[in-house]
This record gives sequence, C-alpha cells and structure tokens, in this order.
Amino acid sequence: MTLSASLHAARPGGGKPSSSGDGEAFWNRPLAALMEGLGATSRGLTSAEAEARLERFGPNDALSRPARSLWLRFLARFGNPLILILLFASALSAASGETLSFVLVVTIVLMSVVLDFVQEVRAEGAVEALRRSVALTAKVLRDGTEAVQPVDRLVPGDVVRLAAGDVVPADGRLLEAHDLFVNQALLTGEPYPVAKQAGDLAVPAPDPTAALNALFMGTSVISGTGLVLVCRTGRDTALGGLAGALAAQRPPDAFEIGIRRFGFLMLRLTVFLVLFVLVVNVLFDRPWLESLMFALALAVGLTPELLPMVVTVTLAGGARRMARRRVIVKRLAAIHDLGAMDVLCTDKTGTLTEARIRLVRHLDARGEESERVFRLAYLNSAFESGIRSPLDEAVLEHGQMDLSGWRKLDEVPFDFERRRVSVLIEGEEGRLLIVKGAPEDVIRLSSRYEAGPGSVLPLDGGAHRMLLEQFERLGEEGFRVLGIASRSVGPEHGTAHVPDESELVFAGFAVFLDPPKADAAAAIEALAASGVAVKILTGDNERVTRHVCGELGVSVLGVITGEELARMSDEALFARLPAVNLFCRVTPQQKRRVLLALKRRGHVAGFLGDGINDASALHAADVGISVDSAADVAKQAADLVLLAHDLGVVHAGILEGRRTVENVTKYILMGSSSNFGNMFSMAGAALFLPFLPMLPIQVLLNNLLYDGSELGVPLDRVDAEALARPVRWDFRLIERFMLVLGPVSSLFDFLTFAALWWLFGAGETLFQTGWFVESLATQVLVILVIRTRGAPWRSRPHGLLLGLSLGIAAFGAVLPLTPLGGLFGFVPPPPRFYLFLAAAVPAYLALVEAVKRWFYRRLAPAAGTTA
Ligand SMILES: Nc1ncnc2c1ncn2[C@@H]1O[C@H](COP(=O)(O)OP(=O)(O)OP(=O)(O)O)[C@@H](O)[C@H]1O
Ligand SMILES: [Mg+2]
Repeated sequence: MTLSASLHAARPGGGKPSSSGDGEAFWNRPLAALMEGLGATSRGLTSAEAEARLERFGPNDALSRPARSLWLRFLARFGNPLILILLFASALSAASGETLSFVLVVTIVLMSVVLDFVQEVRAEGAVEALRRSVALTAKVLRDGTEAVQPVDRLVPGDVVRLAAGDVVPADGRLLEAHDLFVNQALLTGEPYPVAKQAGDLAVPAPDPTAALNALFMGTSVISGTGLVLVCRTGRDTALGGLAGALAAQRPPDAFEIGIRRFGFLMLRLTVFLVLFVLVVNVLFDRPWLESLMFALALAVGLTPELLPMVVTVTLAGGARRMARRRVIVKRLAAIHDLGAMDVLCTDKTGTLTEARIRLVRHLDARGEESERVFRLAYLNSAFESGIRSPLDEAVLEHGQMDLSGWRKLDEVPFDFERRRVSVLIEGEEGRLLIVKGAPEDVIRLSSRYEAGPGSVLPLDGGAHRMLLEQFERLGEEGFRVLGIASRSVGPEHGTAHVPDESELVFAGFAVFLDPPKADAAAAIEALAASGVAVKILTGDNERVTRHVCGELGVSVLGVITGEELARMSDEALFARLPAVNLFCRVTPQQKRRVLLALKRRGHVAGFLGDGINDASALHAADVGISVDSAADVAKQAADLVLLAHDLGVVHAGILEGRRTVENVTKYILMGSSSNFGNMFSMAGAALFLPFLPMLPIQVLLNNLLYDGSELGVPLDRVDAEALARPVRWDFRLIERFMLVLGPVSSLFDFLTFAALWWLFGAGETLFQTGWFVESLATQVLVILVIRTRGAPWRSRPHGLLLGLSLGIAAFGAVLPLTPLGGLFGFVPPPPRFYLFLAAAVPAYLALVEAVKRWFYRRLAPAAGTTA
C-alpha cells in the first residue's frame, strides 16, 4: 500500500520527545513517574479536569490543521491579486473624482465575496457536522466510571479501554493488557500482529515500533483487550508527526485532476483575453485606467479560482441530501465514485441477512441434541477475548452457565485466516483446550469424536464422512454451523498455541440461524436496473450462501471459493470475474484481491462490509461503504457510512450521488460555455467599438447576478435517463462542449452588437445598457437548455432554479428603467429594444438547443456513461 509505504519511509516522530515528558520518550519512562507527570490515576480523570485539558491541548485530531478564524479566512479572500488590483485601480479612479464608482465597485466586490464565502463556510460546516455524526468513539474512564466519548475529546491523562477491532485513539502506555495483539502497519508498513504488554521496558526503545509497552494512534487492535493511559494526543502523536507526509502523499483523484486541468485551460484563456483587451485598448489610445479595470473585471468573472468552491458547495449539498437518505459521506469526492460505481461487492451477514443470529441447536456427532456441546461452546465464547462475533453473542444469549468453577489460562485468538478460536481453561475436568470454528477445519484437526456420554471413538473415514454429511445437510437447510472440539492437556500445559489445535476430540456442532432479509432482493434488483452489478464476498461457506441466495431469489451465476482462489493466478481470476457473483470462504486478503482485480478490469468497484475482516477490502475499493455499527477499523476505512445496514439505502445514495455529479456538470457547462462565450465577445467588441462595451462596474454587477442565478443549480432535478446508468466526470466532454458552444454564443453576441449599432444607432451608454441586459439574460437562461440532454420542455427544472433564472433575467431587463440603473451608468432603452430582446433571446436559446442536440448526437453519443 502506498500509504503505509510512505509512512514507513518517512517514519518521523520516532525519537520525538513526548509532550508529557522531559525529552524522554513516554514509553521509556517508568510508569509511576509518567503517571505522576501526567497527573493521572488508573481510575481516569474527572470530567472537569478533562475539560480543562481539552482547552489546553486542543482536540485530539492528528490530521487537522489549527483552525483559522473565520475573519482571517474571510480577509484571505481579498488576497486574490485580481481583486486587490481591481480595488486599487478603482481607488485610483476615486482619487480622480469617480467616488461613486469606487463605492459601487467595493460594494459589488464585497457582495460577491460574501456570497461565495457564506456558501463555502456553510458547505464545510455541513460536511463537518456529517463527519462528526459518524466519528469514532472511545471508552474512557471519567469520574471513575466508563463513558463513551468522541475520540477527538481525549486528553493526556485519560484512561481508555480497548478491544479487538478498535482503532487506537491516541498514543499511550499500557496499564493492562490481555492477549493483546495490534496491527501497526500504519507505522511500520508491516501487517503482522505485534504482541503488546504492560510494564516498563528493560531496555529503552529507540522508536515507537520497538515500544512494546505502548500503543500508537491509528494502529488497530487485532485481538485481546487493553487499558491505556493516554500520553500524547492530536498533533503530538507519532501519527501527527506524519500528518504532513500523509497529506502530501495522497494522490489526487480523477476528479481533482480533471478540475485542475480544466481550471488551467480557463486560466490560459483568461490571461490571453485580458492581455488582448489591454493591448487593444492601449493601441487605440483609450483611457488606460478604465481599460485596466475593465480587463480586471473580465478576469474576475472568468477565473477558475472559484470553480473548486462551486464544486465543493454542490457536493456538500449532495452530501446533505444523502444524509437525509441515511448515507453519511466522509470523503466528498466519494460522491462521484458512488455515482460512477458499476460493481458493488458486499458481505453476507447484515446485508443479505438480518444479522439477528440465534443459536437454534447444539448437536453431537450423531446429530442428537447435546447439552455438552452447548457447554463447550459456551465456555469458548465466554472466555475468548478477541473479536466478539455475533455468533459468540448468540451462544451466550442462548443460556446461562455458571463459570465460577473455571479459570482461563490462555487463548489462541480468532483470526479470519484460521477461522477458529481456542481457549485453554482449567476446572473440574482438569485442563481443557476448547476449539470452536469452521466445521470442516475442526473436523480435519480431530482424531477422535464423542459418540454419546463417556464414549470416545476414533474419527476414521466413515465417521469423517458422516460428520461432513451432517454439516453439509445443515448448510443446505440454511444454517450457519460451527464445529466444537476439545482436548485434555496435562498440568504442564500453561499456554496455548496454534499447533495445539490438533489431535482433538470432536464434540459436535453449534447450529445458528440468521434469517435472510426480506427487502434485500428488491434492493439487488433495483441496483441491477440502475447498472450496478452485485457480487457477494463472504467468509461463510458456499452451501449457506447459496441457500440465502435461493431464499432471496438472487441467481447464482458462478462461484469461486477461497481455496480455488488461493490456487488461481491473477490472470485466471481476471478472466473469470464477469461470470462469477459469489465468492465463498474467502479470507480478508482475498476479498481485497477480488476488488483489486475488478478495478483492474476497469470497473468502479464498491465494497460494503462491517467487520474487522472487511477493512482491507474497504481500503482497496473505489468506494468503501460501511455501517454506523461497524467495527472501528471498518468504519475508519470507509468513505461512506450507512446509518442503516441496508442495500436499499445504498441504492438511494447512488442515485443521489449521480444527481450531484450531473448537477456539478451543469454548473461547469453553463459557466464554461455561455459565460466564456460572452466574455470572448467582449474582447471582440473591444476591437471594433470606439468605447468600452461595458463599464467595469457593469461587468462586476453582471457577474454578481450571474453567480446568484447559479444558487439553484445544486437543487436541480436530473432526468431519469441520466440517473439510470453510472455517471463519470468527463472533462474532455466539458471542454469540447465549451469549444463548440462558446463560439455559438459569441456569434450571436456579434449579431446583437450589429443590431445595437446599426438598428438602434446606439451611443456608448445605450450600447452598454443593451449589451448588459442581453448578455445577462442569455447567460442566465441558457441553463434551462443545457441542463438536460433532451428537449428542455420535457424536463422540469427545480422551482428555485427556474425562479432565479427568470427573476434575474427580468431584474436585469428592468434595472435600466429604475433610478438604481442610473447609478450603474445605464439609460432606459427604447421600447423597440425590448421587442428585439423578446425575439433575440429565444432565438439564441433555440440555436443553443439545436447545436446541443447535434453535439450529443455527433460528438459525444455515449459520453457521460460508463461502458
Ligand atoms: N466467533 C467465532 N468462533 C469461531 N469461528 C468463527 C467465529 N466467527 C466466525 N467464525 C468462522 O469464521 C468464518 C468466517 O467468519 P464470517 O462468516 O463472520 O466471515 P464474513 O466474511 O464476515 O462473513 P459475512 O459475509 O457473512 O459477513 C465463519 O464462517 C466461521 O466458520
Ligand atoms: Mg461479516
């Protein structure tokens, strides 16, 4: 993985002194001294003290930059050189007597900046609030009791309880550890489990990777439990030291690249245009100050600087609407990926099934109900301290058992490669290793079996067949099954290891029922109808999964099991992918491999999962989707978090994502074609007219009104046809669109110039007025044509969009007739002009419509949809 690789390479924070210490790393200090220095006890802080420390240390967020105040950010907006020069130039003109124009320029610029700024801040606030709503939490000791707190409220001195699947929320020292293994790949790049223990180090460790008594933010607990004293938070953590590298390393996504490329194109055109206008005006000996201001006003309207803001605002609007459909967006750009997604991989439990797992039977080897099998399963589930799966919950809920006669000595924690868990306990039967896991493996590891009370028989070929048959029959009936086995060991046996899981005595099966989800079938159909294929990736076995599919009416095209996958080359997998929609008994790494293969085939692949075993697939996917109740590591890896574990929610989210992408595209099409075209015409006009085609202040006003008319775009409706298939950004399409429609708009503008000049014999002020009214109307109304690929009258726009577009065009037309118009240098045009307008604007729109149809038919027939 590039991320961990880069972190590995960077590896700063290594010898970084702890914020709590005197230059010595916190893991090397004696615990007692460390606690004294932190003013901490093993019972945690008081709420009041924690509150005070939060003030002092700031929020526990390693990646955030210190927030700039709103005022500073607002002022920074004026740091834009174009705006500065414009203000400076208008101040110069004020000095030469044009005070009114100066006041107007400042007012308009201020209004524009405020409009943009308010939108952006609101958008960011909304996105941040959404992100917070699914933020990770930690179990913290506060006021002597355990409380659940958002991770960013942790402070040095806090005591945090951790279990398997948790992401370590800060850097700290272990106060207690039980069978604790963590994944430190974020720090070391190596995914192997590392054992951690409480206590002082015998030999000082030079860097975090060697500190076996400490845990570090961003690493995750694989198994076991721990109690951690928080020593460093936020930017002071080892992860915080990497934050810079992290941010720098994140490769830009396709969208960012597209926006940048497009922005650069616009920038070049702007520079060219502005220089052109300036040179022409200077050559023709026109007043230089006004020409400069005119050019600057043009540039302010054209600069792509605002494009990312506009996109962010639209995406944030989309994120808000998705939240109403119970999909929380953690990474804004994921909205596009969601809209573009054409394959969705999902796990089984919780998505296709209710995840209300019940233990329904406990059968011995002969298939008879057995209390002993339940007791062994119960002991295993009760004493295992690793990943507490819903299967364990189901065992523990099934009945009560007195554990007082038993003591736990050790365990071999569950992992998704081995698919079993063992506990070593001591009690009335002496020392006993109890193994619970995937039946085919537990049977394979057994050499004898219990055939009724007190009777143990060798597990020979016949018995083996009998057990497998029983297991398969249960699977075909849709039951999830775990095998239970045990082994007596001598008193010299104090610890348990993987090789001990052999020569077992097979006891029987724990049989679970997890009913299929009634509405999953409809959701899968809806996804298919929307061009998203669903593939199932599960750690469970083929029989159970087939049964679930059968109940749901999902047809199984082809199956690959984990075993086959392990033997399969990447090429073979690549070739078989299209014909397979079921992957069974796959390990976490195999889930990841399938996703990478799908991506290599050119799919935009999503993954929906909630378990620890899903985290690496979530990372690998283009769109990682998890649920609010998921394990920390899964939630952290996800781009989107569902508030309800439901494929229907995903479908709703996909449509919302596509809609958002379509609306962003509309924005860009509108801005790039008509706005660009109009500006281009102004440059032409500068060449032929003896005066400026519009006063600088009029250009600015035009721009402000245009911006206002765009406020409705994010809310706009999108045609059903556009939502029916995955959509991708297509900046080439946008560029071509601009290059075709820009000149169309310019062509029409020159016709207008001609009419104003010859038909109305317009002088400077009338020309400027007429042109202002006309250009605003065409720029603002063209959205009604280009917002759909089909006929505009068949696609109803959102009320606000329609209202703002018509309203602003009308406002522009009426403005010159009012006293306010005089302020901006307008004169009331003759009635004949309005007749001309009433003919010209519809003619323009009709022309755009014709060219648009030709464009989509000839130049971009299939663009915008995925193959
Ligand atoms: N608590 C447990 N004790 C023993 N074995 C378990 C336990 N949990 C899971 N297993 C074994 O590991 C296998 C894989 O786990 P699981 O079914 O949860 O994987 P998964 O990929 O998350 O599946 P799903 O797609 O259903 O969510 C199980 O089929 C079972 O054999
Ligand atoms: Mg699962």
